[in-house]
Amino acid sequence: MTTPEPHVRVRDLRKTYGNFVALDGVSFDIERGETFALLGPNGAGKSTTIEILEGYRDRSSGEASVLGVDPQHGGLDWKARLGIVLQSSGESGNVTVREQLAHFAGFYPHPRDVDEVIAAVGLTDKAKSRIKSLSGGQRRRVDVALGVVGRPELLFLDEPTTGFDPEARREFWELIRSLKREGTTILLTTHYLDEAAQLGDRAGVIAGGTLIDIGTIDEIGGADSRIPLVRWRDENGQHEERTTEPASLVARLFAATGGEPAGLEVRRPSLEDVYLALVAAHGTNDKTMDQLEHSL
Ligand SMILES: Nc1ncnc2c1ncn2[C@@H]1O[C@H](COP(=O)(O)OP(=O)(O)OP(=O)(O)O)[C@@H](O)[C@H]1O
Repeated sequence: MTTPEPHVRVRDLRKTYGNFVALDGVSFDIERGETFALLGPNGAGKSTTIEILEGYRDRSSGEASVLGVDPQHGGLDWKARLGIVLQSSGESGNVTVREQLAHFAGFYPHPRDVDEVIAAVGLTDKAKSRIKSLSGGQRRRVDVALGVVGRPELLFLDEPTTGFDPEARREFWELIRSLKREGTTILLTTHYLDEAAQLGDRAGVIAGGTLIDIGTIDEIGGADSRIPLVRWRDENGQHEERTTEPASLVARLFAATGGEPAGLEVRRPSLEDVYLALVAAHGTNDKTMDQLEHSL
């Protein structure tokens, strides 16, 4: 049996703007049906990568294949298989939410039901409202609806939940889970690490134009970075210990103090903790400053 070709394949991708190196040899695959989270600080190169894959930007060198096609040469048939939610949208029109979605749905061969999509993004009450009258978060939901209405095989989500209230973000996660269940491949960029942990099967961390780590959400940062931390206080002050067996340590502390130690806390590092340590260790800002000085 042959393994199906990945939906996204990137090899040694480079992008320069004048002297500035925005992407410096990035390689990764995204398998069919997988949700891949591309993480990284501001200016790391996430949008540049995603826009090259969407066919909106040309690469300087390297290889890229999206649904088996070089994005620099993707035609309308190829575009119709993609769903795109850009980082910032121009959706501020004079038409209603429903009109706009129905119009977009008409571009695709097998669109989703417009009213179901409106309900899935929580805009049923606003279906007949003009887009320009919506709040920022509601407009962002329209962007997401427009990205999924064409029933894409591959969905690009560039910071999709910026401006969403916490409840809307959770509703959005449910929508993405249902798309995942249907087999949609998803490339997500987000600064919300809990969002990446909730939705991502794998993640790549990009900093200063280089992929500094890649793996399943649990693998990012390596096993050592996930070792739990136990904190407590006693008459000698505050203590903390990292241990792979927090339950044994807590049991020992209970035995020694004859009850629960003061300020007892057992914390497993979150993806956000691990990510912040990774990016700090990489010293992204230094590299960016070096590049800036070089280009001045
Ligand atoms: N058209 C351009 N001309 C010059 N430099 C650019 C251009 N577009 C992007 N850059 C630079 O390339 C780098 C990567 O930008 P990119 O938008 O890909 O970052 P990002 O990871 O998406 O950041 P953010 O999280 O802020 O959206 C940045 O330093 C940015 O200033």
